[in-house]
Amino acid sequence: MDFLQELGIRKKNFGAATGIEWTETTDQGELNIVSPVDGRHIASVYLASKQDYEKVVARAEKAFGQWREVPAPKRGEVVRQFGLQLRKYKEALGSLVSYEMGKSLQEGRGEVQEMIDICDFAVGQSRQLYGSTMVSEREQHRMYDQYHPLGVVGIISAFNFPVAVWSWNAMLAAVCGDASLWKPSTRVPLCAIAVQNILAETIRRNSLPEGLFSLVIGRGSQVGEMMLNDRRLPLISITGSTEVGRHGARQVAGRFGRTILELGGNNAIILTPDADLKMALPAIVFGAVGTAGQRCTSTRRLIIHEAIYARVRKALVKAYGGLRIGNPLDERNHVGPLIDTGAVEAFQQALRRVRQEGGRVICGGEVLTGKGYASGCYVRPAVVEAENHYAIVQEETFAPILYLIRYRGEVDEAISLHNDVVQGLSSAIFTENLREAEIFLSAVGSDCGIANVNIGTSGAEIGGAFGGEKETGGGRESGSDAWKAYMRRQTNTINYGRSLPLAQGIRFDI
Ligand SMILES: NC(=O)c1ccc[n+]([C@@H]2O[C@H](COP(=O)([O-])OP(=O)(O)OC[C@H]3O[C@@H](n4cnc5c(N)ncnc54)[C@H](O)[C@@H]3O)[C@@H](O)[C@H]2O)c1
Repeated sequence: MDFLQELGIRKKNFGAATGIEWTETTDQGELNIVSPVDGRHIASVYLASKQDYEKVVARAEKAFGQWREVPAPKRGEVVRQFGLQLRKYKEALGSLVSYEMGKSLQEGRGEVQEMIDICDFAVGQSRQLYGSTMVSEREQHRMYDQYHPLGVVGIISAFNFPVAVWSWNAMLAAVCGDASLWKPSTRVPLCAIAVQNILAETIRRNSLPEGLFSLVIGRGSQVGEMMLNDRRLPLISITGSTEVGRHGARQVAGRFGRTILELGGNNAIILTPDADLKMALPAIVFGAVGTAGQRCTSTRRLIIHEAIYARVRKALVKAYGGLRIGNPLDERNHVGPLIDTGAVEAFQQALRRVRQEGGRVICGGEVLTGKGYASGCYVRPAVVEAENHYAIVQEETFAPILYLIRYRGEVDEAISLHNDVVQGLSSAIFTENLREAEIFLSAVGSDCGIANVNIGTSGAEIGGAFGGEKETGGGRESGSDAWKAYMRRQTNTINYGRSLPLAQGIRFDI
């Protein structure tokens, strides 16, 4: 495991950093990080204390005070250099993502590539923090809006994207003039420590203030709660389950803070009779089994027209039969492990529930044992015939279960099944029929934040705004104008005349 050394991961690691400096608390207990790949202990991490948290936030506030005055293109230059560092460590960090979280090495590398891409994007953005100029109704007045840095941004991230989600937030926050404070998932803290170590060289070379990029490793119920209730953090970006997001949104709203919520999905692909099945099949299988079904954009429901149902079902069973399940660092394997044995239990429980509701598991569903599966986290992805209204189908089970759902009439019927869930993240239709595609994308079509034609649900480019509607939370991150969430908007009106006309023509003579 040379990559551990290359990334500065020790046997025991401290859990809080303000940049280059780490706090050395050891009395709060430690997290023992075990790889889902082989069940081996990788390293441990000391949990941060309340005092550590206080120290980090105080440094972050101070750093923000300095950083907001640095011209945005110069802030972009720092992000550019960090992107170069990431390129150097892509292979090592991609391997750690794969080993600590369990996704395939390809996807681990892909995640680091996503970090590099958002750095490049943020560099460009640093010269484009535009406001608008409006015409004033009053003579000799000028009106415009501008965007100012916001403060210290709290980033709470999920286990399944241990590094990319932080960069989507932190790199945009940095060019916007904000400091950031990251609480990663306690299931994948080593990836966060590695990122902090990679950052160190850029921090050193540019003499950046301590506190600009901070890390606090602790439980959601402790460090997470402190962040939610901390008025010094004007924005909290939460990526995680709808349950955590619902709670977080309430807490932060209670102090009139802002949130970006990136929560659970229940994503579907519609296959109409006009679908090109050669294209659709790999998109469906990758979407359903990639990252072992643990992406927020994983394909969970397949809504198939009855005219092609039997053909699709048969092709899927065949494709699933050929899936290679095993060590994700071996590039020949398609599917790695689930994150832990709790996730395996949730997978089995979901299959029990769907059977009770009348569903039929047509392939997969087993927990794998024996050589190569010692961690107990490997399962065979399942395909299940089900109906959309089943309670279990309405939920997000974070595991590789694909529900096949049949529709009979026009595309409207498929869309109404598609939208009939509480989540609204990613969606797709496969069709060669222009009418069907346009209806799917129209105001009466998909109600999700992401809607694709002839592309699966899983995997997005950083250039677009990423996020979803309904119980997915409504947040947007990454590309397009998502940067605006990290800044405060101010409307300015300047009177360059010699009189004081009031708006709406109101007269007030003294
Ligand atoms: N929409 C998206 O962009 C997106 C992306 C990735 C993952 N997700 C979702 O994340 C979930 C899987 O990730 P997970 O199992 O790590 O999610 P989770 O909700 O268990 O944890 C997410 C984060 O919240 C923290 N947390 C837990 N309790 C908290 C509290 N009381 N206060 C503050 N923070 C708290 C956790 O420590 C972790 O860092 C899935 O539902 C998935 O769909 C969504």
